[in-house]
Amino acid sequence: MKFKKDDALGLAEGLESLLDDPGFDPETLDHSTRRRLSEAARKLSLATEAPGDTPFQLPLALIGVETGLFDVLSGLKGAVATHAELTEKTGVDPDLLKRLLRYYQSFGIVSQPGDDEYAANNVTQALVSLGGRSALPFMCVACKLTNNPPLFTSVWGVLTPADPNVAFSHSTIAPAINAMPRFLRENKSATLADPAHIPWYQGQDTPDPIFKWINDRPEVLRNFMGWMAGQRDGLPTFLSVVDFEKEFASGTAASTPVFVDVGGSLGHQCIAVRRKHPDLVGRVVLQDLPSTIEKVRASPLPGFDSVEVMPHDFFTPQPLQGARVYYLRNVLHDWPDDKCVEILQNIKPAMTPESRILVDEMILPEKGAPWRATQQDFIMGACVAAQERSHGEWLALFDRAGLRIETMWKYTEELSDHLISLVPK
Ligand SMILES: C[S@@+](CC[C@H](N)C(=O)[O-])C[C@H]1O[C@@H](n2cnc3c(N)ncnc32)[C@H](O)[C@@H]1O
Repeated sequence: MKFKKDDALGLAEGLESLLDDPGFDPETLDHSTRRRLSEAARKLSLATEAPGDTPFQLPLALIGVETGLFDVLSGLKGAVATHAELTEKTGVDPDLLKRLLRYYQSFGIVSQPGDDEYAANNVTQALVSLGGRSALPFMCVACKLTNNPPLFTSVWGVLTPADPNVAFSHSTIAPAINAMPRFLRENKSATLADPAHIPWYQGQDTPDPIFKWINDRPEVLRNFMGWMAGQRDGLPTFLSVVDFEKEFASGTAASTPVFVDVGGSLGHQCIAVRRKHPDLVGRVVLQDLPSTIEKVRASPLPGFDSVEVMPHDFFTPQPLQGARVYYLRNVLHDWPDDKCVEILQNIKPAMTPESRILVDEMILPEKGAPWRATQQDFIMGACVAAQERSHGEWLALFDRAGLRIETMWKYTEELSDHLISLVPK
């Protein structure tokens, strides 16, 4: 049976109903049918990956980034290159390169249309994007700080470690996750909810909490900010379901703070708002810790010209009065409930009747939570004693902060992302 592009939805429904069928038992399939089904599903999964789905666990993928191989392939814009051409362009030893190319094609990281033909695919593109090249060192692998080829050229210019003795950018997340089984084995009553008592400290062998640790290491901060900006590439944002201008910005003046991105990192959401609503009247302001703001000032993302920056610690009172929107994306999931209440209560006194707090976070469904959300939940538990929250947990938290939900919009299935509009009770 031949399937065409237009049958894709039917194919997906067919696969889902097969998997839901209690009579379907892969154990009863003959070996070759079972392998063929498994391989087809793996290839389909790779072919349909969005950038953030890419299996970042692969240390070898970092070699493709650091040697410039993936940049070279991606620069071919769909054309193919031979092994000899890639050897010349990357300067990698030909025998090693051959083995690497063989490995990358086997994992679907590059395409190999012919015996001696290699090309970039969607996974290669994801790995050379800002999110991909930041995520590898941030999430998983200790990264060599090399300027040849330059990393982060799109945003940061050529990377120069502040300390010339620093040879590697520390991997941030993986050591904490790796420490989790041992931590739970040795701490039978631990719940990943006590900020003083989480695998982070054991995994990194540090007394410092994660944000201090990141901010003390300029090269890690770069990766963190790059990952924050790129982690949802290819996925919708809240702007796909909400007409921001109509909902929140009617009758604004040029002096009105219309969108304040609290803990907004590189300000990618500020830029997205400006791009989506070029006629938006009012101030769009990025707030974050001073070290982050310093980096943004030194090396702003394209499109940042109509965004203001303001260093602000969200554990202190909000200095911008009467903004239409105080926006917090993936900020509250970094903190335990007590701290979230503090963050929200620091905003409340600055609000006027027209102000809203917009919380942009996952809401975990009770049944069938998506894998990206549950993975993120354990990263939060291991590194910051925080968590992804269910609807009931969000309601209880907002109630403690003296806020109530006015409206809620769901905008992704993959992460169960929601935009939640809050007003004082
Ligand atoms: C998980 S990131 C989210 C970034 C961004 N909102 C996004 O969705 O991509 C959390 C952000 O909170 C910032 N942050 C941490 N502690 C802060 C504080 N006390 N005051 C202000 N920002 C803080 C971090 O620097 C980081 O940019």
